[in-house]
Amino acid sequence: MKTVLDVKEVTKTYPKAESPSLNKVSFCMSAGEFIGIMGASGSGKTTLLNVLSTIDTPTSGDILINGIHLKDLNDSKAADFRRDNLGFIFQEYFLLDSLTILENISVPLTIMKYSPQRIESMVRSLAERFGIATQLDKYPTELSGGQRQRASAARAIVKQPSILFADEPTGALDSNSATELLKTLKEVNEDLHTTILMVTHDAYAASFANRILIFKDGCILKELIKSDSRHNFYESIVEEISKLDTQRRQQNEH
Ligand SMILES: Nc1ncnc2c1ncn2[C@@H]1O[C@H](COP(=O)(O)OP(=O)(O)OP(=O)(O)O)[C@@H](O)[C@H]1O
Repeated sequence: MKTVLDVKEVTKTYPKAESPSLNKVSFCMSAGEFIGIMGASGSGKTTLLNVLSTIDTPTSGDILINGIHLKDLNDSKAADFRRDNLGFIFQEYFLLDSLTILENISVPLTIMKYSPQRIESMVRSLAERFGIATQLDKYPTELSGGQRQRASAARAIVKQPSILFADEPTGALDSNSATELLKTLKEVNEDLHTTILMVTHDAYAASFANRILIFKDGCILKELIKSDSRHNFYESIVEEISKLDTQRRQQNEH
């Protein structure tokens, strides 16, 4: 399988910080993988996402996406690279309220100068998959939070990014909407081979991934690989996270 992301000994130390927020982190991601990034608050998840997505630069180490060294990109090239290769879903939806849902999802393809017919057919087919096909002529404020988040995910996926970065995508959703979104992300991962890297605190959300990297103090503490059912994977994630919580509590008591 083709390597999409290659992270080599990446360290990030913020100015004036006493210790690094990422400490020699290395891992690879193959095309079509779905990785979950977990870890307690302050373990370095956001810092990792920022350096992987060219929003920030590491202090040392190398990051390659599709063989391209991110350190070779200046600010303007990095912006073009993000636009052309990366997709983002955040806890907030960031839809444009003055555009319809169809227009919102179309934005990346309009920028890429696709023909209107092609744009409409790509958007409609993805909207179908995300269960928002009947909402395309509405404005974001007319949709529920779950529908807005699905529209936001469709907008990120429609341009077929090399990697989709999802930062707590279910954080603001009720449990039904979260499940709907996660199921669709999994489907997109399996059917369209979208490569997904998702940061989450939630073991249930993480169980939709195939591999979990658990961070502690800026390092990868543990890797969990899904071997059978999602339910069993969920149980092992919960077990691992509880173990870490217990250790942390014990350390704090001493
Ligand atoms: N801009 C910054 N300047 C200095 N220190 C920072 C900055 N951003 C993060 N840190 C520090 O880096 C460490 C890792 O932070 P980071 O936000 O990456 O963790 P996180 O795992 O995403 O936490 P959370 O789950 O709370 O979002 C923390 O100790 C944090 O205080």
